[in-house]
Amino acid sequence: MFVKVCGLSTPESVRAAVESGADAIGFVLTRSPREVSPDQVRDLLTGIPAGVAAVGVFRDEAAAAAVDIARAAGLGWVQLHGDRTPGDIRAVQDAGMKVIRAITMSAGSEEFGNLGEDLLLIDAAVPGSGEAWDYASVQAKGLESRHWLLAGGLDPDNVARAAGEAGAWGVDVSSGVESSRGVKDLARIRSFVSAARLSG
Ligand SMILES: O=C(O)c1ccccc1NCC(=O)[C@H](O)[C@H](O)COP(=O)(O)O
Repeated sequence: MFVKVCGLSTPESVRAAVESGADAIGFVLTRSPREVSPDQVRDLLTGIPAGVAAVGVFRDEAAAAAVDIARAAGLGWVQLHGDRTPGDIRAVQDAGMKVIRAITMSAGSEEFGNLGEDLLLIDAAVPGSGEAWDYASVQAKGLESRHWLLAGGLDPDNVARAAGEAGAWGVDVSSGVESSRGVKDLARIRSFVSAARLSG
């Protein structure tokens, strides 16, 4: 099970995620209570092993702008929320970065298609809201052969059941490992990664 912990903003939370075995860590570089600057991200990445995917999260920024900001932050991955085209995905990949394309469960069937992204993320209606949804309903979307992440309302107590119901390849969390909006809880980060790992 691939595990991503998102919305990190302190060295302690980055260390907790990496030391507990997260495959990917995410930094919100768009308007949000979790927003960090490219300079902050550069500092937070100091000493992070090369095998950990470091992801910049963007909502409606143009792909080219996301690439510029991610490059300034020293990131190798870009997560794009909002309406995206195959050209957007290619623009990021041509810049030497990998792409997570984020959609919501209510997206149209064409958005569930493969636009060339490295990973697809299927989220709640409002990203980063901690809102749960009917995870089993994604089984109808024909994603069995795809590399995709389940997100939205996951936490250490429900991640194993949710990933099983959805048949998820990987999981992503932010709100469920916080003590209050934007404040990560280190023990919950460790519990989440360990529960997700045990589930598959
Ligand atoms: O976290 C935010 O505030 C945010 C703002 C704008 C776009 C994306 C954002 N977050 C994305 C994520 O953190 C995850 O991909 C995912 O949505 C986490 O959801 P949850 O665990 O329900 O907080």
